[in-house]
Amino acid sequence: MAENIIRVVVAGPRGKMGMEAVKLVNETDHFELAAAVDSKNDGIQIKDLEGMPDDKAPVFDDLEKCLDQVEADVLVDLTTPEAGKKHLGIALDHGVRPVIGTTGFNEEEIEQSRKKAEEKGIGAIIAPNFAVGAVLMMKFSQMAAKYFPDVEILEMHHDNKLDAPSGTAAKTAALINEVRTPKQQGHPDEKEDMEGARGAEVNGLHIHSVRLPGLVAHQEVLFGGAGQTLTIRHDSINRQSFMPGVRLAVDNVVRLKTLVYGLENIME
Ligand SMILES: NC(=O)C1=CN([C@@H]2O[C@H](COP(=O)(O)OP(=O)(O)OC[C@H]3O[C@@H](n4cnc5c(N)ncnc54)[C@H](OP(=O)(O)O)[C@@H]3O)[C@@H](O)[C@H]2O)C=CC1
Ligand SMILES: O=C(O)C1=N[C@H](C(=O)O)C[C@H](O)C1
Repeated sequence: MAENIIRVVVAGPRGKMGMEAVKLVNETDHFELAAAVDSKNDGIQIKDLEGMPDDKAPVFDDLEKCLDQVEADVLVDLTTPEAGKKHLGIALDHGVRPVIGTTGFNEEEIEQSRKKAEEKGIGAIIAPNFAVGAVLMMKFSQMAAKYFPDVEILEMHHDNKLDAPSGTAAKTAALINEVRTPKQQGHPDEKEDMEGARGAEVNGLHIHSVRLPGLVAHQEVLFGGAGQTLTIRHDSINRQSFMPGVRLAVDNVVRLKTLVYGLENIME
């Protein structure tokens, strides 16, 4: 790695998150945009894409091709669940540290990639949510679940989202289930008169997904106890909310030697 400068490849630069990430890299003194990977453009420069900063970094239509030609330290992936999974493997194979914001990974995929990162001796971060407030919401929910084992998760997103439930909801459920006394939520004899009415289920914990125009990224974790309820809620009202977390992840992934799942593991 060039001393102090972190060379970053951004995959998905025309997307809502990718655009912000390109700006972040461009505006951060010790980051350098090594290249971008965009499925629809090849052989141009980043400045040729609409709304992009005046930066000469090359654009490739394929990550493998990009990493064969460009020296890079970190890949920031903000694409689709399908492309993100592929890109995670390609980056690790090339010894480039992945920071994956793309959601939709299951436990087995995360474990396999952790093994690969450790074999390569490099860091990798999968962050279901880069917003610091969302990470706190997840941690607070984990704290509350020790005292309130009755809990359901309601996640609400814009209607262009491809995966459900959200990565944040899946991660919240995993954190809660680390401490919660196992419990099947709801009445033991309950039945759905309409399929899906009770949402998805992870170890008895239910997750409900809402998709509507006008929303960005929102989650409520609802706890119930005798005579009281507790609601822990986080709202991202724009994509800038995620950028301090992206910066933190890029700065940290270069010192790691394993895969870290969740920003809470690198926040002080
Ligand atoms: N971890 C976090 O904090 C956050 C994560 N996300 C996640 O990030 C991802 C992107 O979100 P968002 O920006 O809203 O989505 P968008 O749909 O706005 O952007 C996705 C971009 O990825 C591009 N893309 C798709 N396939 C490839 C590929 N193979 N190579 C390069 N680019 C590709 C798309 O271009 P085209 O379709 O033209 O190919 C598109 O420009 C999602 O998985 C979302 O869940 C979102 C917000 C926060
Ligand atoms: O697709 C999105 O927009 C988001 N995806 C992530 C998720 O699935 O949790 C993070 C955030 O909620 C926005």
